[in-house]
Amino acid sequence: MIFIAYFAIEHPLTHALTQNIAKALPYYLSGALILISLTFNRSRLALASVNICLAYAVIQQGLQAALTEQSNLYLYHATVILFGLHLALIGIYRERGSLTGWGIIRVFFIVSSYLLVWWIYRSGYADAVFRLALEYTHPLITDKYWITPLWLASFLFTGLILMIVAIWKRSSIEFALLVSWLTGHLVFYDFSEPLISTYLFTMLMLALFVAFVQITYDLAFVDTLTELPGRRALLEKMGTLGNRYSIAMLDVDHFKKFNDQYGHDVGDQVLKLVASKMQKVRGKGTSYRYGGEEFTVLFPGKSVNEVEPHLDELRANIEHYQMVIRDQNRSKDKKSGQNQRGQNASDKKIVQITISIGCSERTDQTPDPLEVMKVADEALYEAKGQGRNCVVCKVV
Ligand SMILES: Nc1nc2c(ncn2[C@@H]2O[C@H](COP(=O)(O)OP(=O)(O)OP(=O)(O)O)[C@@H](O)[C@H]2O)c(=O)[nH]1
Repeated sequence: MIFIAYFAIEHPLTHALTQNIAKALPYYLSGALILISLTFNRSRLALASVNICLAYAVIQQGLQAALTEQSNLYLYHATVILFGLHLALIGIYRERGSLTGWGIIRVFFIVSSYLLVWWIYRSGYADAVFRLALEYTHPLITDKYWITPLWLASFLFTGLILMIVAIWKRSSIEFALLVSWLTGHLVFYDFSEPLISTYLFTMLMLALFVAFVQITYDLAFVDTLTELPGRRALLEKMGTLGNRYSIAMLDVDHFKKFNDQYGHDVGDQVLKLVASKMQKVRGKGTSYRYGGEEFTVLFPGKSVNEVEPHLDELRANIEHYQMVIRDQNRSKDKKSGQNQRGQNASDKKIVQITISIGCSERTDQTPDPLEVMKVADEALYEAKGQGRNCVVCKVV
């Protein structure tokens, strides 16, 4: 295999062919990603792919020449700016599904900006345009004279936007955009290396593919409200448990009453709070949202005696947490809301939530995880019967 690979890559007969295939790879990957992104309504990934593909095309068609000429330096700087700027804008955009008017306008915007830059380059106006920015294009690094204040400003500005967006939104697409931005600038930084754009743009497209897979996984397995893995992930994990494990079922007490009194939005906040506490449960437990206001914790390799203290600690943490909620009657208008706050400090209300927990472990009588879960559910029912806000363990 190694011999065949070596022959294919290095032999003079096939060398040119493999190089041509390698050079075309980012185009193929980009086309494939645009297609699957549109199929799965991931418009931002499709936009990123269009941007990257166009930047790569400009590099391949126009920037395989010495950067000593002003027209080439114009094309180089314009591409760096467009590449970073479009990625930053895609980071800021909200996901709105593909093939909508919004998506078509954005694609048009990206394509036309590259076409304009290319037209200026080909029509002979490039030198004149470049001279307008002469003040900002003196070299910052001696042997890399294409690295200029304009380059640096574009790099820092777009990078800052993408970093803020990545920290704020914390999802795989923002992370992939950041990786793309960094990889792309590596190409623009080390421009003298042969084939660097081909290798790094291929890597960059693969990073977007990884993001696509992650997004698809999250859609199928992660609950959007609480960000805990959902029931599908739970059932999958239950299939991999060994011969020793415990399962706990949790339910928020009087949640219907809570919803009726404070509204569905506050109810959602409660579920998020419970989920965030559950994520910190000790004893190596993994938490899942089972559905509605019910949650599950799996403890692989643990007996109920081992996990009970951790579950009770979780129950107590939630009981003692004082959740502050805004008075629903307070004006939504910010200014008048602030005035009201000044007059009446009690526009916030502190509420406390409790949960009940039922827990069971695998035994010879209950060898199947679904049976263990059923017993844990019975234990939860008993906990409700005992007045709620407690942990009941049951082993059969
Ligand atoms: N806000 C919000 N409410 C939900 C969600 N899913 C389920 N619920 C509500 O959860 C409530 C569940 O109520 P019940 O099953 O009657 O139980 P309960 O009021 O918690 O009472 P006990 O379990 O007996 O303590 C219902 O009012 C559902 O509408 C959700 O995602 N968000």
